[in-house]
Amino acid sequence: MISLNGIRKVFQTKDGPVAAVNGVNLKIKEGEIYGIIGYSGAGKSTLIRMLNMLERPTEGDVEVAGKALSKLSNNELRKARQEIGMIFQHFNLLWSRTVRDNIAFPLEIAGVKKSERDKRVNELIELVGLEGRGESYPSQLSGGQKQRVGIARALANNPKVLLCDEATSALDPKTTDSILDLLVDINEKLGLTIILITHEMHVIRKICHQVAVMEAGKVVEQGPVLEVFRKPKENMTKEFVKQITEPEETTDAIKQMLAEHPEGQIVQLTFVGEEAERPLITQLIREFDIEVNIVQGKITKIQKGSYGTLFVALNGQKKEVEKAITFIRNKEVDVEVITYA
Ligand SMILES: Nc1ncnc2c1ncn2[C@@H]1O[C@H](COP(=O)(O)OP(=O)(O)OP(=O)(O)O)[C@@H](O)[C@H]1O
Repeated sequence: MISLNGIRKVFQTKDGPVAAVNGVNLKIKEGEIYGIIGYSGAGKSTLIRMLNMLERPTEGDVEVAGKALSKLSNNELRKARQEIGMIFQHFNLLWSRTVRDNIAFPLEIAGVKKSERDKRVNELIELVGLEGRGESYPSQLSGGQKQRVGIARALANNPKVLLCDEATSALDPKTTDSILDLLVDINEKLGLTIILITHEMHVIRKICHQVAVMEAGKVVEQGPVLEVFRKPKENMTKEFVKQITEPEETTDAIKQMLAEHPEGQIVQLTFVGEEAERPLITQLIREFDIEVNIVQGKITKIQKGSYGTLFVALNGQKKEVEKAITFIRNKEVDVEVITYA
């Protein structure tokens, strides 16, 4: 559905050229929710803006729904853009227009007749859950409602692709979740392909099927969310995964335990599906002469499935602890021995 080949974007600034995106290749399948995560300045906004040519690449090809966007004339591009909706962090609504008129705006531009427009706006208002708010102005709406208007407007011309530029970053956690639920709902109902950029792992965890991690203009890691969460390879990815699996209190608790039991080991166990149900800890205590203390445990639900992480302290004689770790490894549970300098 979407492919990016060798994309670069270089901005000329007074301090010299800046390569905001520096050689990105991505393939996104139809119907996928694809998340791109990275810190500020990684190049996410520039990348997503190249998917509808709001920004033209300096090098490389962008193909969306079978069309090579970088090769289209301005006229052809206007048409192709109707297949690509976009929503923004600060909603970008027209403040002097009502909800209905904001949603109708792209239909007016596309030359849709008034009677058809009204019908379509009613459908969209229902789809995004804004019944009864059609005559309100944006200033009378909550942040979540404003983003619902943004989503309805983006979907007005039945696009195949929805681009979300930090769409929930200005919202509180509860509203964020309700907007993310709405995105999943329209992905499933309409088969829409969704590409979102974010700096929050929670957004990736909750709704994405695939994730790409960006750092300094490049994609440093990508894959299905479960795989990337279970076995992050790059340091940047590990940092993002920690946002979810390892809250700050855990790090503090681990440091304290290591100080109290210098002879022991702290290990992080990661289980998926059935593995999570095996009585591993009971077996450890029965079969080895060690003490097992649970530091923190958590089950993380992701869009397709869930996985568990458990931090345990193993205390006992070095040899016995090592034997226990080998035993866990043989159980096909991912084990990482934690050491903090
Ligand atoms: N129009 C521009 N002119 C010059 N430099 C730019 C321009 N747009 C972006 N950049 C630079 O390109 C790099 C990537 O910026 P970009 O906004 O794409 O990153 P980001 O990951 O989306 O971060 P943020 O979330 O802070 O926007 C930054 O160093 C930024 O300063």
